[in-house]
Amino acid sequence: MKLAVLGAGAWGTALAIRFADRQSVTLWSREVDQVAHMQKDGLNERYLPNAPFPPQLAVTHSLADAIDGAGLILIVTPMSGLRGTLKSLAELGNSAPVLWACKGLEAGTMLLPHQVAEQEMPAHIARGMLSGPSFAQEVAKGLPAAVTIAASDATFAQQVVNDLNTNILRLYASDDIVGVEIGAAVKNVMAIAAGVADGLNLGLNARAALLTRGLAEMARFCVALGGKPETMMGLAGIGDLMLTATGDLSRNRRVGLLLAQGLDLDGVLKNLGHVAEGVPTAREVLRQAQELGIDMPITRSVCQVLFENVAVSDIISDLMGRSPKMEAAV
Ligand SMILES: NC(=O)C1=CN([C@@H]2O[C@H](COP(=O)(O)OP(=O)(O)OC[C@H]3O[C@@H](n4cnc5c(N)ncnc54)[C@H](O)[C@@H]3O)[C@@H](O)[C@H]2O)C=CC1
Ligand SMILES: O=C(CO)COP(=O)(O)O
Repeated sequence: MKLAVLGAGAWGTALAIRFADRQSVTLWSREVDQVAHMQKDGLNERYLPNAPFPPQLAVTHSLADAIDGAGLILIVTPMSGLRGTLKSLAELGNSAPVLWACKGLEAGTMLLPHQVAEQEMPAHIARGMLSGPSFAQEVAKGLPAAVTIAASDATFAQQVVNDLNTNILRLYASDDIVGVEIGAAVKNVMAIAAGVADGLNLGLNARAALLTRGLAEMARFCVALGGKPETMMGLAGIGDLMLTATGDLSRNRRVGLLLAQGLDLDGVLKNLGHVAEGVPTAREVLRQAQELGIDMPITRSVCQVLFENVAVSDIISDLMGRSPKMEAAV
């Protein structure tokens, strides 16, 4: 089966390299110069240096060429590019199944990726999400990882698993697309919070407490939006939360670490050079939580630091100073 990977950032490039172990893969980027460099160098110097392309990996700037004959399309743009990419696929008359790996809620609409897809894709095309604990650099190196393929149509999810599973990248199927997308989106907000806590040297106890209560926020949000609470116990929930909040390869965690050093948000984002989905997603999660009447104190604190110039030290005393209550995991 030919696979088209749309979006040549760190993650799209890593997935294209990995899946080329077993399939013929075409990697698409909207950036003409970047495509020329990748074709000349045989690697993606800008977004994923030190990861040479295998021979089965082609690179193109033409979306039509990328999807021509593809049995499966994988969208790996940032969340901000998902709608536009789906529109372009519809304009080209695409009928191949689509998976996305974008982690977040759409800025301005609060929509999850599958809700954006409902608006932009013909109803008959199979679709789902790939998510879970997976740093691009490690996957590109061929280190072992496990991720989830989620689709409302469990048969489609299982089919993708059968087609793409390898001994290096192990795939699990799930029918809880809402839960998987919420885990993917909210864990990035929690990773920013963990970066702040670690940047302030609050200690390992504080980080464990923060992540446990962060997981409770993720579960509460998930249940309120119709997802399954047990999904938060899986790869796309606690698995990705653990990785992103504690692993120094995470861009979202780095946002928190840099904020704790006193950089403002603009400075932080310039310093990263990659997307940090937790930043726009934090605002959308908080807005949605307020509409649903759900208490998400850690998300609220992250928003205050990101968008309201509240000092990082103040949010810690705010969080610790709330009235005591019964511990609830959801
Ligand atoms: N890097 C990682 O380890 C992982 C990333 N992800 C998710 O994958 C998505 C992409 O992340 P990365 O590749 O790491 O980002 P990145 O910051 O490394 O690269 C972003 C890429 O997307 C392209 N892009 C930006 N806007 C676009 C648009 N509107 N249309 C088409 N292309 C566009 C940029 O040109 C660039 O090539 C994010 O949602 C991220 O949360 C998920 C799992 C792992
Ligand atoms: O989603 C990721 C790992 O699963 C990558 O996280 P960052 O975007 O924070 O680097």
